[in-house]
Amino acid sequence: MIKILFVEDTPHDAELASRELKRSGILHEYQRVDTEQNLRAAMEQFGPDLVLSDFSMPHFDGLSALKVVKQVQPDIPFIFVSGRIGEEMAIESLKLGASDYVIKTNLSRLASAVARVLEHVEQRDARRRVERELRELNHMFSTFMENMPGAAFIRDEQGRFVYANHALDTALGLQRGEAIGKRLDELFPRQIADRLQAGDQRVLDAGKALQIVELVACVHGETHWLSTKFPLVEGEKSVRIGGMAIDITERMKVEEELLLRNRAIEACVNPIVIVDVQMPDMPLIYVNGAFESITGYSREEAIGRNCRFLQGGDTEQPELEKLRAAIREQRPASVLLRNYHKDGTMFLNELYIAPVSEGQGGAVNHFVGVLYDVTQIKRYQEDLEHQANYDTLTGLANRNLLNERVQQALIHAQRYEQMLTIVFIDLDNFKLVNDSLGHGAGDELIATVGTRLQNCVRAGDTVARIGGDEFVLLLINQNMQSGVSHVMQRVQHEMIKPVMIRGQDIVVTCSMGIASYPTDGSDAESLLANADAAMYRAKSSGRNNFQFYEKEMNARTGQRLALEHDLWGALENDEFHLLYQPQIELASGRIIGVEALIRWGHPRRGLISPLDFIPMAEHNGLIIPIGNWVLQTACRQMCELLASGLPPLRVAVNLSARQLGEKDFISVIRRTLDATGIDPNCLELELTESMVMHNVEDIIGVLKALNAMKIQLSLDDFGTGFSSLAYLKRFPIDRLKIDQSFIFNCDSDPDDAVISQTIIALAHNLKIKVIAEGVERPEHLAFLKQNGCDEAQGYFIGQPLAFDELRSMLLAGQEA
Ligand SMILES: Nc1nc2c(ncn2[C@@H]2O[C@H](COP(=O)(O)O[C@H]3[C@@H](O)[C@H](n4cnc5c(=O)[nH]c(N)nc54)O[C@@H]3COP(=O)(O)O)[C@@H](O)[C@H]2O)c(=O)[nH]1
Repeated sequence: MIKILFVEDTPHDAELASRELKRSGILHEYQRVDTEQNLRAAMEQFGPDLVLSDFSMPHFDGLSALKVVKQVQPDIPFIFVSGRIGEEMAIESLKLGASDYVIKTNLSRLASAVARVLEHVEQRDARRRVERELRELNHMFSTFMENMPGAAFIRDEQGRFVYANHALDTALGLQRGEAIGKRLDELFPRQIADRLQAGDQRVLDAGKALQIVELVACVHGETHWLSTKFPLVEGEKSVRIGGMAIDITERMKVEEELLLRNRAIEACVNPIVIVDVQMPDMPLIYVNGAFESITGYSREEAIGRNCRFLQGGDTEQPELEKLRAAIREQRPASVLLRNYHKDGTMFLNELYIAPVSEGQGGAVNHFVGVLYDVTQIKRYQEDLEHQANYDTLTGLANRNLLNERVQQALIHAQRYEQMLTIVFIDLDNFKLVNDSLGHGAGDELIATVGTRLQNCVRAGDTVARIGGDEFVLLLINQNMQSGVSHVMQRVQHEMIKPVMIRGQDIVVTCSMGIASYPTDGSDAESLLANADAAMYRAKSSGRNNFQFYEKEMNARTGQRLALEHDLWGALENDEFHLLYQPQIELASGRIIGVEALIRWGHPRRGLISPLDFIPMAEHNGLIIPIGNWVLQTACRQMCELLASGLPPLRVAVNLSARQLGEKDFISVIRRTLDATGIDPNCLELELTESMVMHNVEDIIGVLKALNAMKIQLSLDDFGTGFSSLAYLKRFPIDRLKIDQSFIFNCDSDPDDAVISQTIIALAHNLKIKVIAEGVERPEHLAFLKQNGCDEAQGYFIGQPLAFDELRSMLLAGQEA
């Protein structure tokens, strides 16, 4: 229903017009006014859709009404319904905005005029509505484009900007709107412009939207942009490209960093795992490559499972509770776990875990774990600990552990008033085995002794090896001396059993010294020192026995140490001299040589036997300068004999194993020969069996060199060591010296007689001469002569003489 306002002074005419319209189906309501004032009021309050106005009225007129209506509401259609008004007036009214003119006498035209006018109004309103909507849409589009964070643009085929939003201008450092109309090559360096243009072309060719990552030169330098470009269709051909682009430089940097971190984690040599602690049963969500290679489990096998599968069935591990607590309390921790490879083998895993939270102070949702396979390191540590406390050869406690055990045992013994005993054990003649059969054989013997000692003590006692052939027993709570003696006898009994080494039965004995707490010392150091002193006493009183510590033994130890101290100055102080013991040819009784024997004339202690200082000198290395002195003195004095007019005399000089082992030994001998001028044939070097049977090939080389120099060689103490006859054959030996222990009873003990006879026969078979030492009685001499021995020496033949005595004796013999 429309609203019609009649500007009409005659109500009847208004009613007639209304009826006519109703008749034509135009539903309406109407009001009528006939003054300007009422017209304005009705325009305001009634709000008509159409005004039908008479032209001339008593108090108003149609043209004025038209002006008022157009002024108040210009869009309202206005139709004159009047008598004839003349052509001029009609044109004027149409100019002023009237829509139509209907003559009252022809009211039948009114309905069509109203319908046409209303239709025009409707079309106009529709157009205006569309325009308004377009305006609104345009406004929304530009608000959207101007406020979006990325750059938006439209370019034509030549790369000219048709549209560029605020963000694009800002990014390129342009004034607002400056890009419009400019080509890419006017805004970017050529290379970049070409690349952007090529991207545009790809979109045009594809005829669809594409996402392209492009490098763009912005005011902040070159940046990476992710552009979404699409063809804008105009008619059938795409001639424009729309695009939106966002700066992804930061994102790419972050992505690159993430990629780098990811690669670093993957490249890490340690297994790294990530666990989701918010999911049920906390499954693994990531494992790196090292995890796969070290555990043997692939990612597929590991991911989704709780880490506990690495423990296999070994789930009762003390450190596991520590691990659980750390996860519960969301804190870092490190634990040592026994884990298992896929093949079931165990590895020790030093696991470090740390919580990963969502941002700072956020909830912990993951744990990262780094695994270290420390199996080798732990084994190495255990080995080191073992080496620090145990002897590698025997597996027995070493000095370190022994000290610790003695300290502990002392604390216990003090608290419970118990006794404890230290037994110091030194093998007798071990050096002989070592030197004659080699270190390998010596090691075998030591290992056997270790096992035997272990079998002699009770559980709780300690057997330690503290040096080459030195052992210590720590006996706990042996309350009676008789009990200790019993253990000592057991040791002796075990020791004496032969040991089969390298095909030879070797019998080893030992000397033992015993010191007990509290009687012989109250601390570890004094107990060990006193047991050592007691062992020395056992050794010097015949070996293969044991001695309980007595107070005066310390004095002897002190003396021994003082003697060693003095030995260092003896050579410099010219305290040594040589004695010469004559050696005779048994067939003729002629003196054919002498043996040089060293003596130490100690300024306070008097004459000291080589038995008391040679072992000491061998131990501390002084034997080298002392041995050289003996060589030079003996050779020089033999030349002095020659100078006295005596015939050349052979001198036998004793060598020690250390001298023979010296690298420059041969040159020392050569220098001595050169310096003294002695005939090499007059120099005999005495070696012992034990010296030559060790390192045989090297020794043969040295002996051959000496032999080539025409020096004579004799094998001393023959029969006491472990000679191999096969080697003996290869040694360039001139003489075998039967040890005096066999000569001593050769006339009364059939065994010694047979040994001596055998040695003589053996030597002769090998075309070697034999000399017997220790000839003390005429029976000895008779026996040797009878059995074809070549030469002899001994107190019965001649005591060792000072050089002057020897010279006098020889000169006297020459005169006789
Ligand atoms: N490396 C060196 N060793 C040396 C040197 N001088 C001696 N020695 C060795 O010391 C050991 C003891 O020697 P010594 O006390 O001199 O005894 C020798 C003789 O005095 C002794 N002997 C001689 N005749 C008899 C005898 O009839 N009965 C008896 N009971 N003893 C006697 O024997 C020793 C000689 O032994 P040997 O050398 O085996 O021929 C001794 O081992 C010496 O070798 C030295 O300068 N360097």
